[in-house]
Amino acid sequence: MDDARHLIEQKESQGKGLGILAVQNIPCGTRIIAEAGLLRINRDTLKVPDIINAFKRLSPSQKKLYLELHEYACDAFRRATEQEVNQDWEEIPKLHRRVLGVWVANCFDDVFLLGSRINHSCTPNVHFAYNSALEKETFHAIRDIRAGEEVTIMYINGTNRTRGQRQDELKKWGFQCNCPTCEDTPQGRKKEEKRVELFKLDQELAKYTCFHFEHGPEDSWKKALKVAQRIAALQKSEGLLDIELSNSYHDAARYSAKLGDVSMALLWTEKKLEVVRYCVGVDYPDWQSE
Ligand SMILES: C[S@@+](CC[C@H](N)C(=O)[O-])C[C@H]1O[C@@H](n2cnc3c(N)ncnc32)[C@H](O)[C@@H]1O
Repeated sequence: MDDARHLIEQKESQGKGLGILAVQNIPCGTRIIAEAGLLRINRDTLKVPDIINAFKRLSPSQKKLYLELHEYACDAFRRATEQEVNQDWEEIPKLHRRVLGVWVANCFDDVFLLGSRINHSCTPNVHFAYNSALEKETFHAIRDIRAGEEVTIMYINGTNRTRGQRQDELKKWGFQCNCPTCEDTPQGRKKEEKRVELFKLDQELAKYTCFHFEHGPEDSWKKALKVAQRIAALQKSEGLLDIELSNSYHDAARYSAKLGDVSMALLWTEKKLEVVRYCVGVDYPDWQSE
């Protein structure tokens, strides 16, 4: 077994259906799951019949397990499907609707019998990525996880987003997130203030990546470096230890290099590589180029 799934169990998670919980302490960087996807469809050219046909290719036992997964087809997905197949959702055969509903609720690059049982948090403790050398999706602990704690991933892209933006995207999965950052409590609101700041800083940094800035005065690079450092510090203090933290370190390294500060550029790069290492593992094929 090339993962550490003995450290987790599948269990009811209050208000979320099934979830994955740690049965023992899990150190940061542990590859908890390495799992091949069930359907193996090319997502770039994906069409509705591809999903149905991929399901048909499964063995009888795989089909049974697939159909036991959580099902949720949001309105937007139903409407898009109707348009594509030129048929009302209710007219689509019941089994096909179920196959599609399971696919859209569980697809993170692909559908996984174990990985797809992981629930969402806006401050996740696990990062998932496709490792093309292993031909498997890997799920790594991005901080130490205590025994009994729920294992979580982030369903949406981007930690540096406001509650409204996050909840909007999560509608696809049909639930309202109540994680510590989303909960309407004094602590939750405080955490949310930091997300709003991160969102604004992200927008500010985007200004610095345009052509004029790239060839602009040194003063702008100093400002950009300050913003990148602030983003990284906020992400770290808020427990946002995902691959996006490595991007912030990457930015800081880039601006330090532009300013001719080689030792700081190296330091930020080392920090970046540490994050990449615990998020995807050293056998990640693109690791060297990260
Ligand atoms: C990929 S499945 C996760 C596993 C699922 N809980 C199950 O029972 O199989 C996604 C579904 O889990 C539930 N879910 C995931 N994260 C949640 C959260 N933070 N709060 C409430 N429900 C959540 C939602 O119903 C969502 O559509």
